[in-house]
Amino acid sequence: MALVAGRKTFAAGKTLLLRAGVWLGAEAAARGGNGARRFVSQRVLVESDVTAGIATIKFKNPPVNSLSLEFLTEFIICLEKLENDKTYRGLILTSDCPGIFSAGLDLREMCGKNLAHYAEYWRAIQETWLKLYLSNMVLVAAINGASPAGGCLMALSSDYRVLADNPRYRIGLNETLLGIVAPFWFKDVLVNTIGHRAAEHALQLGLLFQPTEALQVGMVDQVVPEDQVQSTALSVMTEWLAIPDHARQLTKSMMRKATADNLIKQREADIQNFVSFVSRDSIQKSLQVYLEKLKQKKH
Ligand SMILES: CCCCCCCCCC/C=C/CC(=O)SCCNC(=O)CCNC(=O)[C@H](O)C(C)(C)COP(=O)(O)OP(=O)(O)OC[C@H]1O[C@@H](n2cnc3c(N)ncnc32)[C@H](O)[C@@H]1OP(=O)(O)O
Repeated sequence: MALVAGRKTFAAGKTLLLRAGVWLGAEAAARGGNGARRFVSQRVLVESDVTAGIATIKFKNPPVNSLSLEFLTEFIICLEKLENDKTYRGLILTSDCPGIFSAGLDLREMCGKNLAHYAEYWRAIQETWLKLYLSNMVLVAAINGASPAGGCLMALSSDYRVLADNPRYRIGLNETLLGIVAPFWFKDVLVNTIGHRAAEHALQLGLLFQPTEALQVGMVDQVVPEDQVQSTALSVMTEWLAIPDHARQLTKSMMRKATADNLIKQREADIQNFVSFVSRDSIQKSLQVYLEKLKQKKH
């Protein structure tokens, strides 16, 4: 297995250093005789069925699949590889961590770091979202665990969402509960999904929905028994892949371009907003208190 260290070029001419060893030999990955391939990286597992043209990305950043900078770096690379490989027409997003889809942004990346770090982190968050939201592939989220905040955004950026029927698996944009504000593009994606009034209600109160509520409000498309999440995602994918790619892709782009462009045209300002917001003393204090509460929950 090869170890590769390199540089990942992001939009606006910026670069994110790909830390040595985070991407472990995808090309050297096992290739079965039945068309199944498996890419191996440390925090992102990619399984693929070449014959069907479907890849599955499993988040593997225990304990809670937080979106750390290292995770995002690997994730973006995996997405790019799949996007550029015309073998793949569909991508299922799911988790390898039992009971957690993703805990959202890694709060440790937003606490006690310097301004340059906050800027680098936010650029990676933006990049991840743009790549997901504008993907040419069909994206189905197989949500097999809790999915707050940034985890919810990843699901909302897919084309279809299947959620496991477990009351512990709550999903929503809960930023206000942390004393922070969901950025405008998180809000735009939520509005596009559940409508303005429901989004306003959910965002102000930082609502985390149980599966039946999430289905009712339109945040997810299907709720199924936990052991049927993957098979349901796969059959939804088959349905979507029956549509000619060019027609579906153009339609997706027509529906999503304005929302993505809204961020693209003000990326730098959005980064500056994030940096100045998150570095305020009051915000740092809120985030630290929240992290402390999470830690103490166990004791
Ligand atoms: C007007 C100006 C506007 C400018 C724009 C500003 C924009 C700023 C907004 C930025 C947007 C942020 C979006 C986000 O995603 S913020 C993150 C929100 N995430 C959460 O609230 C989730 C918190 N976590 C949980 O609720 C639970 O952990 C869980 C996911 C439900 C899992 O519960 P479980 O009981 O299984 O696990 P624990 O709670 O015991 O956690 C295990 C350990 O993991 C640590 N942890 C949990 N979540 C995070 C996280 N998001 N980041 C970092 N670390 C996390 C937790 O502390 C435990 O650690 P320990 O083992 O060391 O105790």
